[in-house]
Amino acid sequence: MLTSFYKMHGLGNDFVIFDERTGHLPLTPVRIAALAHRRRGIGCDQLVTLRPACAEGADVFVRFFNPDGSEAGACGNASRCVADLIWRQTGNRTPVLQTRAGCLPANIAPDGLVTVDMGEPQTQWQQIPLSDPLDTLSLPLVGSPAAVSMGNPHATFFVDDFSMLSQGSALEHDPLFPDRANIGFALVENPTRMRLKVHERGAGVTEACGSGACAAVVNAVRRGLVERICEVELDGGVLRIEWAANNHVLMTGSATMAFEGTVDLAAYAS
Ligand SMILES: N[C@H](CCC[C@H](N)C(=O)O)C(=O)O
Repeated sequence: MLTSFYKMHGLGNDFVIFDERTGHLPLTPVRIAALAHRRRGIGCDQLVTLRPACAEGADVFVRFFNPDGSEAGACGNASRCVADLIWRQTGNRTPVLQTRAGCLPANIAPDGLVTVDMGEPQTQWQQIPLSDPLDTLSLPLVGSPAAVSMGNPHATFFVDDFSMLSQGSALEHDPLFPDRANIGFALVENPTRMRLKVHERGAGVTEACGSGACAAVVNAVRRGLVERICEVELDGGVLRIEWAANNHVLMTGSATMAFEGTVDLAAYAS
């Protein structure tokens, strides 16, 4: 039996999206990893599932899974893609996405750009989480990164070049991060623009990372390096991030429908 899926991307950060709103699918961590495999599977940075929302006012419950089968509490680029998909299906330009990190209101503008309210950043060590009660503005690692959670853990290194990118995997698994972490390398160009590359937890280096961009701007503002509205240039394109006065972080960027397909899930390891 064939199962339909959507293939979408946000600035080249790509996703396979399964709609489980009419019935749950047998998506085990092993099968998720097999489906996400670039050669033996469909291939994606994250696999996303949609289920009926249970939160008041939400339109859909969204979960995000990395290619290693681990689950992420947040995924900014995929959230924009799901918001865009809901709009395509229903005409609703203001869908609300329920996620494990909370409900995220979205808005699809007439020009097609999607804004998602990614909620409030969490800056306490227990919320990241870290293994010890440390100052999250400057961690005791080479490069003194800042840490924040956007519903998923992020450490941001402020750099003059991207030579540290190769250390992403070791940093992801540093004992300081009991749940591992997404590792961002930010090069601040001026108070309203930065370049960013991210080694994603459970996925490796991606073309873009929405929650990573939110984390980088929050950490840069905390350090006094950028203003609260900042453009973030990733390999796959530019996101506009605003850490608003109400403490919510707004992320605006494109969402792209690449193709729809079908797959025989039984053909993949369970
Ligand atoms: N690509 C996603 C981030 C995935 C985060 C995931 N790697 C994790 O384990 O937290 C984004 O656009 O925010």
